[in-house]
Amino acid sequence: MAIGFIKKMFSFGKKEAELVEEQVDDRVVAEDAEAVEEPAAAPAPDPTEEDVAPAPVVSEPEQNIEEEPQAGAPEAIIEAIAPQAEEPVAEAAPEPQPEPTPLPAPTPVAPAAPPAPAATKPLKVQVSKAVAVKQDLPEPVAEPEKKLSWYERLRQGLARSSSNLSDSIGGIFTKRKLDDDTLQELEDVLIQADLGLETAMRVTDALSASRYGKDVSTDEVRAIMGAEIEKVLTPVAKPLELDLSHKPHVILVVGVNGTGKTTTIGKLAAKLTAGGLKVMLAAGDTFRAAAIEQLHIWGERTGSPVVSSKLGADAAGLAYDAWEKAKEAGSDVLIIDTAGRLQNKAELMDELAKIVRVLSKHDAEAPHTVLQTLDATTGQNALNQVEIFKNIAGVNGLVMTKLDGSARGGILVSISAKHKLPVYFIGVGEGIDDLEPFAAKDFAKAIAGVAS
Ligand SMILES: Nc1nc2c(ncn2[C@@H]2O[C@H](COP(=O)(O)OP(=O)(O)OP(=O)(O)O)[C@@H](O)[C@H]2O)c(=O)[nH]1
Repeated sequence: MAIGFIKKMFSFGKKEAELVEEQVDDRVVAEDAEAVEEPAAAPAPDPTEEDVAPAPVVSEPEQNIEEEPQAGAPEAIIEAIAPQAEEPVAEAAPEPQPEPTPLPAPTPVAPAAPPAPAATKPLKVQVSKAVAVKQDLPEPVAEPEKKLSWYERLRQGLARSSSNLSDSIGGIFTKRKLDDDTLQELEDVLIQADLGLETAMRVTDALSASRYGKDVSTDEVRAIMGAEIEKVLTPVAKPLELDLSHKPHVILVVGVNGTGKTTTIGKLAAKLTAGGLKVMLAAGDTFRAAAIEQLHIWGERTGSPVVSSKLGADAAGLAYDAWEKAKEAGSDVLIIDTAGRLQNKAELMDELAKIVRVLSKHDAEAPHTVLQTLDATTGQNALNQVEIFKNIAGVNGLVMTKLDGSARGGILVSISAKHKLPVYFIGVGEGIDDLEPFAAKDFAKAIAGVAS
């Protein structure tokens, strides 16, 4: 269906999200067990005719997820993309529209966007950047020490790798002109920094084109490196778009153990609920009790009901049932957590493929978004992780986490050059707000150690 889109901004309640976070921080996990539990109506038939999963339960958070965003809250993290006024959905799609997919009511703030007719509810939303807290909001009380901005954390996280890189580059060019030997040494250094052969050659080619036979300073090399890295990353720095004509839009989150899947789900759910979407979470990591508990805590913090089952239950069966629960509840988005698995464990990867297969029985295009989390402290192994998860689970977007730590990060450049998968977000901390849209220029500068 060829539909042009216009963008419409919605305000959201970050302040509200902070309040929720405070309430929940005081809560202990045990209280989670007291959450209202709605037993499954009947055990769902196992779609794959394999092990029958115990009936999952939906734990409703205590918080009302449809609360109005508070006035004076910072502006949108969600852009709704509605069909263009001059091309209404009704004309573009002659068949009767089943359920429209309204975004629950945050305040539209984009003056440029003409109001969409009632029949043209947003079909896509873009999950983008949270803007800074407005000036007139009171200063947060009792904040012990000033939290670094996400960009400062990113730079700090990548500081060690970028300064190692600078030292190596400095070592090559001290009192030497740019010639074939220095170019080869530079290429080796860039490859060791995980940037990959393709990008390393881009840098050396660009440098050689303008400086061959001349003296070169480390700053010049860093500037060219930053510019070339940015060129590789710009095509993959895309905002996450959710197609809400699928209700629920299913997001499956996959990756190696400990790469930040559950935490990223929590942060993403916070963005979506704050933007007015109805989100349901599914605890598809049925291996670890702690993972199920952790997801329940994120459910409470973000006002999202959580579908979970017994430890050891069949994860594909749970995903299948969770889709039904989300459908019944009218959720806009269902986010499914999965157990961490090493990409070389065939049996576990088969289980992931089964989750994908089973979801497609409900909706041929589900899961619509398959996000893979990558730990920024990982080196070359991450290339292989993406290769295999992409083949088996159909990964169509990446999130790089832990960029606030002692990150390497260079591998994301290699992955982008090779796989060209969109990179939607970066994780820069463990907090609910520490998920930032991926910005190619900022990342390139931080890796190259170019002053901002
Ligand atoms: N510093 C930092 N820590 C993070 C970030 N994202 C996740 N973590 C931490 O990394 C650890 C693992 O995160 P999880 O979300 O449990 O990872 P997971 O992939 O769900 O783990 P498994 O279920 O064991 O596979 C936790 O301690 C998180 O708080 C991040 O962006 N920055």
